[in-house]
Amino acid sequence: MPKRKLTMEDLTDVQLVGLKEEAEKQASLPPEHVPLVNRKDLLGTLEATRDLENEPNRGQATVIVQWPQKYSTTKIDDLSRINAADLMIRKTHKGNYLLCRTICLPVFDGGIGFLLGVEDPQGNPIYLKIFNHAMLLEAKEGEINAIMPTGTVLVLREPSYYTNPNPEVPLPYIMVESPSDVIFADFDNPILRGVSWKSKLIVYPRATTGEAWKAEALKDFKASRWLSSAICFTNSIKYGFDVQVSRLNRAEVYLRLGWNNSALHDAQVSFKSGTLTDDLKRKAVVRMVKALYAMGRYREVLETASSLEGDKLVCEWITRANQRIEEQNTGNYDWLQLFKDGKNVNFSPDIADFTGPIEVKTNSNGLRGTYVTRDVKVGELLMFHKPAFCVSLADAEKKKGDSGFLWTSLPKLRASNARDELQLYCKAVQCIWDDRNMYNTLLALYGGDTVAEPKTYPPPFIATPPLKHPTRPCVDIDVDYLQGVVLSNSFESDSWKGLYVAPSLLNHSCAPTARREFIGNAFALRAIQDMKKGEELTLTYIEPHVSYDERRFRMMKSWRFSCECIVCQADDEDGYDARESRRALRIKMNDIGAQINKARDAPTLRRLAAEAKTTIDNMRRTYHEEHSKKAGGRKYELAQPLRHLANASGHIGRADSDASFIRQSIDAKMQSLTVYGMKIVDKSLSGPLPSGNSSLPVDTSQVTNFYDISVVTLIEMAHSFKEIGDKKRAKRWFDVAIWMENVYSGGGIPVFKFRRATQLRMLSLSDLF
Ligand SMILES: C[S@@+](CC[C@H](N)C(=O)[O-])C[C@H]1O[C@@H](n2cnc3c(N)ncnc32)[C@H](O)[C@@H]1O
Repeated sequence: MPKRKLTMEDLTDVQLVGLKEEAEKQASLPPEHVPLVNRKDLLGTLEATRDLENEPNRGQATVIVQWPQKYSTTKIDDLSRINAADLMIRKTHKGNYLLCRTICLPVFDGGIGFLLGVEDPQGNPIYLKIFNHAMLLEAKEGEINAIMPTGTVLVLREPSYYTNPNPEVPLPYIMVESPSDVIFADFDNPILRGVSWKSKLIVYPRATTGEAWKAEALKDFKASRWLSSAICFTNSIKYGFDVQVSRLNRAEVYLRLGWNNSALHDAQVSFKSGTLTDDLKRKAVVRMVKALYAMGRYREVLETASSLEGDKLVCEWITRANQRIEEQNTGNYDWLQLFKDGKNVNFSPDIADFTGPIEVKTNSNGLRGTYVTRDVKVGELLMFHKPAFCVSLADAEKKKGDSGFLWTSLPKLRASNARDELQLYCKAVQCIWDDRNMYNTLLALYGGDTVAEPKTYPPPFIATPPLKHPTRPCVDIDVDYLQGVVLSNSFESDSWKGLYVAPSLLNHSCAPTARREFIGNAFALRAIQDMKKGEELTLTYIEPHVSYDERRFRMMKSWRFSCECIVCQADDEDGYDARESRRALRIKMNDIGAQINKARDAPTLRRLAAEAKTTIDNMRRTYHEEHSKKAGGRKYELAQPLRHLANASGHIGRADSDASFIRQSIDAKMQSLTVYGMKIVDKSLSGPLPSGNSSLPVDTSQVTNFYDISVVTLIEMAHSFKEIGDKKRAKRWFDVAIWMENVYSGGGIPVFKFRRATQLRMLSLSDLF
């Protein structure tokens, strides 16, 4: 950790610096024409890469995201056609499109792209790389060949042409970075009028009747190849075969793809066509209901379902929609059941999103964040949200490609670690494909320091028309921004990584006012202190018990800002040298702690306890006098050492049956809670309890940000008091544990019993309820 102010060099992955220089050198050169690509060379290069596809241990694939990633916003009707001979390297061909068709099957590049040989109508070959096309990257094994067989006609909007600086792969190539820049041109696309193809390419024979397309669609559906199935149903509709049934089937495929808006539209159109049998009509209603439910439009679920009130399946949807409406209005959930189900790592709760009294505002320093709109009590639920999109980390691991894959973002000069981040980006694209509102919402989130400022949040609602074609997203996708949003805003739990819209507007503080908790993949946020109207809701982006310098480094590297919270300010004022000695003492304490865990005999434990005490005293001296006052008592780095000391004292007390050591152990634990920021009003360890005072011995207007360890410590304290026969204090501190668990989870004693079952059983504390 450098002592001086952090610079970009400190934060940069060394390997990227050279790449950046090379990219900048290329960008400074003027565009130029280069010889056309030779067809044999191109196909040879692709075949060689294809051969690598199945090779295990192909080595680490480092994918360089260019600077900046481009996307076109010009309508195809306003672009004019160019051919291979018009292409210039180092140029984005503004105002132009390139019409081409594939001359081979796509090759997966092991990372974020597909490599292709294409030709223009003159028969001139071009090397094409399609990057970031989430829908292709998400396609099932083999599906990609069905979507892009040889002869697939593509229109590339405002293509960019590059040369590869690597002399071993000298072929120039077009690189498409945004999926909205590739248009799959169907047989009926007006752009193909009057176009003839010079070369005699043997193209993959495709179905030529609606019936055959429908058969293909059903085959794909059975194999869970959703995108391919949707394309085939679209063709069956275009050929006029069994149109309403194909549409109804496509609605089901769209539901699987999460394209609920288009699913709803298809089901509605087919329902209203008047050509469906009663059975198919029922299917249409169920699909409409499913789409509305998935979009959170619960009242419309009730309206739509009312047409089939007697139907058992529809009744279930009515019950579910009513439950969701109740949750949305009240914030009441069955917490015990949720926590029980949450034990399953793949749990994705069926809940309605709840948003408490909060608003998004920009403060006087220009920092946008989330604020409470009325006074709020500690423990109040402020958000309970499903992810807008997420990936299960186990699934991300399983995805195809190299194990050592790195998704390297040159503009941001940081390497993402990154199969899960790439997967999440793919989900983002899938999610916005059919939903302009979600796209606008993502554009209103922070996208990092290398892209434009975010748009105003929340964006005004606009209705999205249904998809014109499954391969064509409803918006022009700004990939650079979208990737920035995914990198800057995603939250990760033990088993999920996801993007949550409202939680993305929460800023960081090492002394936060709120705490998040994942229940399955749902994000719950509760106040951890009483708050006045207008106060900011903050949470910790990283575990803040690490040293100030480490926190500062991590925040800078990942989020590019310096935290100025009360803890950071106080730590900063301690000075670098004091913090360095603290760090050294903490390392020493870790060693002492490890010895305490191993020690069996009382003399050794006494020696270690004395050493721990001295070391902790020395650590205390590294904090300046005003530190406690400034940081509300928070000295996070002392907490673990104090627990080590508590352990040593507890072992001695038990070995020697000496209650005074047990009390010392309780005292150290109280101190460990205090340095986490908890305010203890009755620190007494013996004697009569303060008279007439039945309230809890802590300030109940706040809890620490360290949920698990705090509740565990309180239960241990209750147990220790019980050990020395002080049943009253045992009960009192046990009640603090129950109160605190309830603040964090909202589930009262049942959730406390469920979540603490193991500890309660081991310590036999059931008599304290
Ligand atoms: C998830 S966003 C939080 C919301 C963001 N402020 C916005 O306007 O959308 C994360 C980014 O917010 C900014 N941020 C968060 N906490 C901050 C803090 N304590 N001080 C300064 N900037 C902060 C940083 O730019 C960080 O990369």
